[in-house]
Amino acid sequence: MGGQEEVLARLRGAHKAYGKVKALDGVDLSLRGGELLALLGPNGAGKTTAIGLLLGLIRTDAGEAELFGQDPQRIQARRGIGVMLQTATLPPALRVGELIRLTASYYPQPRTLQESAELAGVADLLDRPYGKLSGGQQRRVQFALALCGRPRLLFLDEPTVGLDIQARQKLWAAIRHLIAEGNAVVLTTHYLEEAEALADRVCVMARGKIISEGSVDELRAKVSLKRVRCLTRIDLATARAWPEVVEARMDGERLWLSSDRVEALLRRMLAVDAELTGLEVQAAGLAEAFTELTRDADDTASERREAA
Ligand SMILES: Nc1ncnc2c1ncn2[C@@H]1O[C@H](COP(=O)(O)OP(=O)(O)OP(=O)(O)O)[C@@H](O)[C@H]1O
Repeated sequence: MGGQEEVLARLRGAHKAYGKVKALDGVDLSLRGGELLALLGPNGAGKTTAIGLLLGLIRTDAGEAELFGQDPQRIQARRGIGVMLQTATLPPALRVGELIRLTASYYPQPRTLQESAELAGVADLLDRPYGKLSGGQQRRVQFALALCGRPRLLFLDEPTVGLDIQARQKLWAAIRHLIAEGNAVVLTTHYLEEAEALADRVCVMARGKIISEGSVDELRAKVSLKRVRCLTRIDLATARAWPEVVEARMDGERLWLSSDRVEALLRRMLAVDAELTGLEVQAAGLAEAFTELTRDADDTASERREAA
């Protein structure tokens, strides 16, 4: 990302409270053409609230939300977006083709029915009533509805929940195609491998704030954890008790450890079992980075509460 692309959507110092709950507590976020931003965070972190503000579904208490430089509640701004939310209520009796045609008719320059159907992998479902489809098929139809208007910006809230592996891969490929066309995508997901596979930029949210932002590699680099795997006679309980070990489990026959002091751990392992084989040491994945970052945010929040 050169950072030269136009900002399509932005939150500036956005605050939103529900009673005493600070759903968003001063969030700055901007999204440019051609990028995929993954919004990650534990349940209740504020992801849906942030998306709701950008979609104009709710209003900020303080700060600003902008869509294409306009108020997100303006209809012109909304014509540039496509949305796939976690729950969708669509008329069950309408056929898939009718649903796509109807949705496309709200947009100034929609894709053809065939193009939308092929991108979303629903070309063989066009004559079927929506209500008779399986959960995964309905999810793909919702994706077709999100992209059929040729939106410059797509909001996909947990898009691959309930999809089988093949359908998920197909949807990932379609998302990559949309990005390559110069569109932007905001994706929320609890599948970290999805963010790892697709995202240019990841924002990790916790307790209404963005606690970390950067590329997948930058986030991984922020945490000191490394993964170690090997075949060894060291047993799980012994490894788990070592101070260098953050997490220990068995991965089939192999011992799997994560550690924040990997050199010390390796010295200890070799001292106990000089015969160990198949040793692998890797940087932490996004999953471990995410766990560590959100745990740090929780620790800081409870330290602040204790100090108050
Ligand atoms: N309409 C509402 N009324 C009251 N509280 C709300 C409302 N919407 C959100 N909240 C609260 O605001 C906080 C942030 O919620 P939000 O739905 O944005 O989180 P999230 O990160 O999307 O979570 P999840 O991963 O579970 O979807 C939560 O504590 C939630 O209970």
